[in-house]
Amino acid sequence: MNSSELSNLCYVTLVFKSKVKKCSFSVTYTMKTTFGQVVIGPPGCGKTTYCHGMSQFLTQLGREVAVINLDPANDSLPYNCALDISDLITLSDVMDTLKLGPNGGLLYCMEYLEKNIDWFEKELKKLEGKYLLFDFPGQVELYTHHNAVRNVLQKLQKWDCRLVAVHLVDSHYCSDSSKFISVLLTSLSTMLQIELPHVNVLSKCDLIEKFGKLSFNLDFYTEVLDLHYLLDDFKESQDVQKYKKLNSALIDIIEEYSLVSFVPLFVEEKESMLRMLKQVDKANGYVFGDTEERNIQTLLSCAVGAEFEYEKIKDIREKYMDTETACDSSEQDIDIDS
Ligand SMILES: Nc1nc2c(ncn2[C@@H]2O[C@H](COP(=O)(O)OP(=O)(O)OP(=O)(O)O)[C@@H](O)[C@H]2O)c(=O)[nH]1
Repeated sequence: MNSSELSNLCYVTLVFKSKVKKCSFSVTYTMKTTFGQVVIGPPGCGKTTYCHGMSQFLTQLGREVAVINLDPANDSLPYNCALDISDLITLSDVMDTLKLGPNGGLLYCMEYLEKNIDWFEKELKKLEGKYLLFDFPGQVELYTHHNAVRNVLQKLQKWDCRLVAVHLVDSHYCSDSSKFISVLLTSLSTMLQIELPHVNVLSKCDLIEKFGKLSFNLDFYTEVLDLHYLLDDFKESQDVQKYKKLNSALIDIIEEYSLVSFVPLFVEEKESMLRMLKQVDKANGYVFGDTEERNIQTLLSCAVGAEFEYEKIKDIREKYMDTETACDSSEQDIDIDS
């Protein structure tokens, strides 16, 4: 860094500090404030693996972590479980006793948890002061329109839990435009239903091109750019072509809300997990707390979103995608009206 860059940085830092003072920007949390992540997403998207990886990562960073399993169908857990819904109810018991299928059984279990919220509160009190990771079940309807999960999360917030929803979806859906539109819709409905700060994640990015090459650059999918380009990708499939107008209307809804974007993630890669953690810490407010020594750079990047967009996708793009023939989405020669 040369001297002029250094003086610029000092200036920015000073301005930031004075603004912080003027605006009383720092947030004071009470002793009991707990931070955490609510890990949700469709079946098999990698929630349990993420909780395991994130708990190890946070532990290495010196945070005291407790992983809470709220999936009553999870029978073999890779992480040390601090609190397990199976102590309250199990899916197999519900299915046997009430003669329900797995979907209905899971909905029943979540409603049962909601009804027994006192048990949950009592158990959570034992984990006071720890950073919480909640491993939820994978039934999509629990997050798009069923109310039990939302009500449980609202209770958690009343107990001063600062939460962020980490919504995982398999990244390989990007290679099929119609499926990507479904992913966008699911993510949007979940954001609207769950009403928590949200980080949407494209999981298993090491497998992103497993089922075919992406038609656009990765940033097209992570930043959710002009979605009408996706319609042109339908050309080859007549079935999907039939529903082009419907898809066009759905795309309009997603664009009008302008809420969905994604962070690409590969749990086994430290840089990827660190970038993920930065997003999560901003979203649940951990970065503004005084639980951990932080530097002014973290606060600055949080305030101005200083990380370059390319930084977020660089590693995944270079390591796991065929970049030889990839082209810039803005340079695609696509006639949207055709
Ligand atoms: N290649 C790769 N595989 C992954 C990754 N994350 C998870 N997996 C695999 O994906 C499969 C499903 O992962 P889980 O963590 O069980 O997914 P889940 O969302 O908890 O699944 P349900 O509890 O059934 O909803 C497992 O075989 C994992 O090993 C990843 O980043 N890369």
